[in-house]
Amino acid sequence: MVKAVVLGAAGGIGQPLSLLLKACPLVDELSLFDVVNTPGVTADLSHISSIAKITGYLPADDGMKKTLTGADVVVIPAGIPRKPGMTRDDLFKINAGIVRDLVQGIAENCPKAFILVISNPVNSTVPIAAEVMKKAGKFDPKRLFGVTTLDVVRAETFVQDITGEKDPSKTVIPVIGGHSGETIVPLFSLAKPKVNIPADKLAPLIKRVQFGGDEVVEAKGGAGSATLSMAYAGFRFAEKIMKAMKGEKGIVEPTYVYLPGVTGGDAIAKETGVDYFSVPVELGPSGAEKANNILSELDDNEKKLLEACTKGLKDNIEKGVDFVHNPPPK
Ligand SMILES: NC(=O)c1ccc[n+]([C@@H]2O[C@H](COP(=O)([O-])OP(=O)(O)OC[C@H]3O[C@@H](n4cnc5c(N)ncnc54)[C@H](O)[C@@H]3O)[C@@H](O)[C@H]2O)c1
Ligand SMILES: O=C(O)C[C@H](O)C(=O)O
Repeated sequence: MVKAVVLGAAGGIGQPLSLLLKACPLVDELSLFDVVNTPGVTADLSHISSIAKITGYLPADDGMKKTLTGADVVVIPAGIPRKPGMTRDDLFKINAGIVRDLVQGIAENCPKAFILVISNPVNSTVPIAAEVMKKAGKFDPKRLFGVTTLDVVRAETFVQDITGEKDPSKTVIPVIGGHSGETIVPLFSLAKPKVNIPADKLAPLIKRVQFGGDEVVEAKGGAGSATLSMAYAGFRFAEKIMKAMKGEKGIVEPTYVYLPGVTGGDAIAKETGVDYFSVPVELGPSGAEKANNILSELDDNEKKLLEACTKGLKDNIEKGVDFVHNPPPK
């Protein structure tokens, strides 16, 4: 039996993500939570003739507790999205508190659930989630994931313009680091199968992956950021987590984790100088079972990208950790 939960389920990501989870045969029960419109979204999805039994709650009448009790997988796309001209860090002021309070709910009601954080800035919201769980004495680093799958999906898609591969998902491209601008490091040199990218096309390709989010924010002209591609990516990652939970072997996916708490992560933390980092992680029934250290395989250009990445990440991580221990006055 798998109970999946979406926190922020009535939003631009929340709705299509909930649809994909409702239609997924791996989900036995789906519970939705949002501060607005959850009853409507739940009623709508409840007419779909799939296996998952669905419930949905607003905060009133212990709604969060009812949503989270018994949850195995909790996906969090709650929070405000960017508008043109904003950075993801500009979202911190509002989203940090939202993520902190939702994760507190997880600590109280389903501390063993796998937590998948989508809310931006991911580089900081994942450390916030970890500190909240630590404070509650419930932190299991193997069960906390920053969802960076959209960067992987973008790398697969954009490289297709160059390779002409008909099915973009057939090319596996690791993307490491964090989830914003220069902290996103796509590793095209490690693509499997190998891809040949002409020298003049590589830099623009890397930049497009790093700033793919801006492309959507600009195109939406103030109406938000990526929602549909994110729902696809979030579902893809959640599905892998559920398959791994059920014992499927050989599932490896880049995700932003607390390195010192994952086997193999210590060496990566030492090498990069950061405790939170996205690397290909082997997933299993207990969650993040092994962080794969591929840093020695990077080419010279990717090593330079990595330097810029870790510089930016350090501040983002500290900001998240500090927020939980020294919250700003209300
Ligand atoms: N990780 C990624 O790759 C990635 C990709 C795209 C977007 N995002 C981020 O995801 C977040 C959501 O984006 P969106 O486009 O769905 O935004 P949205 O505004 O459309 O939806 C957010 C939803 O969260 C709800 N919400 C707000 N506070 C809440 C709370 N305390 N409890 C429960 N629900 C709450 C809102 O009511 C709303 O329905 C943003 O922070 C965005 O930057 C991350
Ligand atoms: O760009 C954003 O703000 C949303 C998201 O992080 C993305 O990469 O699309």
